[in-house]
Amino acid sequence: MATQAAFGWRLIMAAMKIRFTKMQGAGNDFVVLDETQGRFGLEPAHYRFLADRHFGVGADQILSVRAPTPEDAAAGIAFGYVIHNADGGEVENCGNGARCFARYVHERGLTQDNPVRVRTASGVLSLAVQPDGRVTVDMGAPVFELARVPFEPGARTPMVVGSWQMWPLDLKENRPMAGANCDSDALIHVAVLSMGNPHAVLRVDDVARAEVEVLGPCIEHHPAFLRRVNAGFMQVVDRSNIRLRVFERGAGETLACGTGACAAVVAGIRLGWLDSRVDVRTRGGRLTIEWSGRLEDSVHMTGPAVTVFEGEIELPEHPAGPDAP
Ligand SMILES: N[C@H](CCC[C@H](N)C(=O)O)C(=O)O
Repeated sequence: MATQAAFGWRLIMAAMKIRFTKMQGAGNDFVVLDETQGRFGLEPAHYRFLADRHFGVGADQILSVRAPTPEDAAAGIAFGYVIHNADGGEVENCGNGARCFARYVHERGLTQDNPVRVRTASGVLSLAVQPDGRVTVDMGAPVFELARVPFEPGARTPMVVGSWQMWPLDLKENRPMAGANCDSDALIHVAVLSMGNPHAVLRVDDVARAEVEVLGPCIEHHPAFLRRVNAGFMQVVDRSNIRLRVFERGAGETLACGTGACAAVVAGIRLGWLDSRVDVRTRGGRLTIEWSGRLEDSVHMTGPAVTVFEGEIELPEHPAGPDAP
């Protein structure tokens, strides 16, 4: 009852009904909207409402499938999509969402293309649905240029590890909106890279004991990451197996993060800990990541994507957002 009382959603305008599909990829869950015939004109507050697990449908991200531009259609790019985090912010890339997109457009007969190509905020992805229903995604090449993550090194000095580096983060430098206990004296070191979206990867001895819920927000909101960051906690089991937990930017800890799995494996390969094909065990399922180690080569990810249910929901025209407690 406390939750109900503390966070109400005041619906202040006439509602509009929309249909949606609930999907999940390794437990990372999505509300998928078909905007191929026209856009719903949703605002960030609508995405927050749809993602809300008490007052909406509940999801880590919202995936809106859209028609291609004429230029893209002429180039064989069959769709576009945009993805918003549970906090309403638009994101550049989403690996588990990409796999769910591929199954979605096939299951609804929106295309027979296989692989299917799609325009996203971080570029064009190619997705192949395998006979067993898993999906293989060409995620493009990782990005290491710090300014493109974006990460501001400032006066920090990296620690050299293998043929690469890890950056020190003083969590006490955190912005107050982290809202978590970030005054730990422990200096952590993270690998910094982008998979179209920003990632910070740290190595831990045991993911089950990692303080993801405390350190996660402190890393996400650290001022060195100019657009916040996804924080990956990686346990190296052996050179072809890791366990991973990710505190996602704009969503909190999810059961799996596809771009996070790619970022962790790429970091592990560059730091000398992993071989070129790695099984990533997440709390929601297993993802397989392959990367040659050549900086310009694409990362490939294979994993599950499942439709959970279809539904319809009334959306307020302008959700007022959660009531003050
Ligand atoms: N939270 C991420 C977006 C979703 C990524 C994740 N769900 C995936 O599967 O890659 C970000 O803000 O960059």
